Amino acid sequence: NMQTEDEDEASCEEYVARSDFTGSSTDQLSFSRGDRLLVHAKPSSEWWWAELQGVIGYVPASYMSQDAAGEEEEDPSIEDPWQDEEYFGNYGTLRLHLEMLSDKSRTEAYRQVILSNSASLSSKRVMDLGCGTGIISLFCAQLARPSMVYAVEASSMAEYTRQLVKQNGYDEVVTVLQGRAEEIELPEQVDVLVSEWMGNCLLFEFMVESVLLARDRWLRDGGTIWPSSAALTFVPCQADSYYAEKMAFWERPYGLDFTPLQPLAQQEFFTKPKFSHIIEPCDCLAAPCDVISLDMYTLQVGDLEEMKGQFHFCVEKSGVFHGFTAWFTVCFESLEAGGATVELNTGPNSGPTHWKQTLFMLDRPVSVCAGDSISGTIVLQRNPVWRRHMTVTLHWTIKGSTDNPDNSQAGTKSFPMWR
Ligand SMILES: NC(=[NH2+])NCCC[C@H]1O[C@@H](n2cnc3c(N)ncnc32)[C@H](O)[C@@H]1O
Repeated sequence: NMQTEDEDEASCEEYVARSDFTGSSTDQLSFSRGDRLLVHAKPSSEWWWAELQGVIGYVPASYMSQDAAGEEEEDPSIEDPWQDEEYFGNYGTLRLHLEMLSDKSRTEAYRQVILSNSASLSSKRVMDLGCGTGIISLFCAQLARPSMVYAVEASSMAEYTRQLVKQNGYDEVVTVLQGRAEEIELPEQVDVLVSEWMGNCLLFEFMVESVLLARDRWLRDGGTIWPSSAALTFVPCQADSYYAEKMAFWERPYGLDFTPLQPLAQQEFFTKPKFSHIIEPCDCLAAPCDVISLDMYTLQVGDLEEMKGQFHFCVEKSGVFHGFTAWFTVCFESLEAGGATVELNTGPNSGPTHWKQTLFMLDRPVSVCAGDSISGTIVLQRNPVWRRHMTVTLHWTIKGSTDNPDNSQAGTKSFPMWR
């Protein structure tokens, strides 16, 4: 039921954009921080239907704030842009620590790092940033003879970590400090800075920023940082079951045609990346490619605002290109020159981890043939307002192999993680 112009105006609400936004498809509006938008409808909690200077389109609801009198608690300048209350609140409970400790690939990789460097760790000073239950610090005390391990933990778990250190008889070696690594004071610099900071898609949560700040402040010149390097890996993939479950489902449920719901399904299920996706090696359509590589000795906090990478894939087998899957690998260089590097690879050809992989679904799948190429760029744009979040923008071009050159098409899509 179309409302008349003035009624429509009446039911609209004016919002102010909290930061810049670049629409990633024709039906999304682009706007700048401070723009006043007229919101006509709120079809979902994530995307609203709004107007700016006569143009109408979808806008991300998380970027909309009411003017001064509006919902203050939503306003990041009031609410903490790091959402630390929620973040450290979560880490104050056992759920996440149990998940991480139960992840054998992850935890045994760190144990292997300590074990293979145990001789070199003698008399060294170590900082364990974001120690959680203290597992890495306890490995240091159990498997090596460091002079001191400073186990830093901001959440309320720290008081239990202190008990675990005492319970295992390591309170002479491990000192637990409760507080944010950016704010605590160590009595001295350290020789080794170790942390398990990797989030989904490597960077989500942006705990890496805390590691870089601690590196610059507490790691002595010539000290070692673990992990020493990190790489984000991408691969074009099939995702038949996910596509069937979320999109094909609407073709003929119970003998009925529900396809008018497919645009909604695309918006609701394929707009954000799918965390905790498990990709089978056979779903990979090409050889994976490292799109972003980080050197933890030279990486700067400013570099985290926008990271770019390129990819060029040669399709190895014909199939349906549903999207891209991402995972990461981190490396731990040896304390002794020429010593063996330990690697933690969270990809489909390595042991399963609690990170699993991350799936980025295209709006529409594309059939591809062996010999086709998929080239393009990836941009990780850190959210200017919500500092633990980012947006992943992909641009790709598919070129048919020589025997079907006409199959050439380009696409682009931005995936918020999460705001
Ligand atoms: N790999 C991850 N994605 N998360 C696993 C490590 C996260 C642990 O580090 C703690 N933590 C995170 N950031 C900080 C910080 N800046 N200072 C102290 N502890 C922290 C957090 O409370 C949790 O116990």
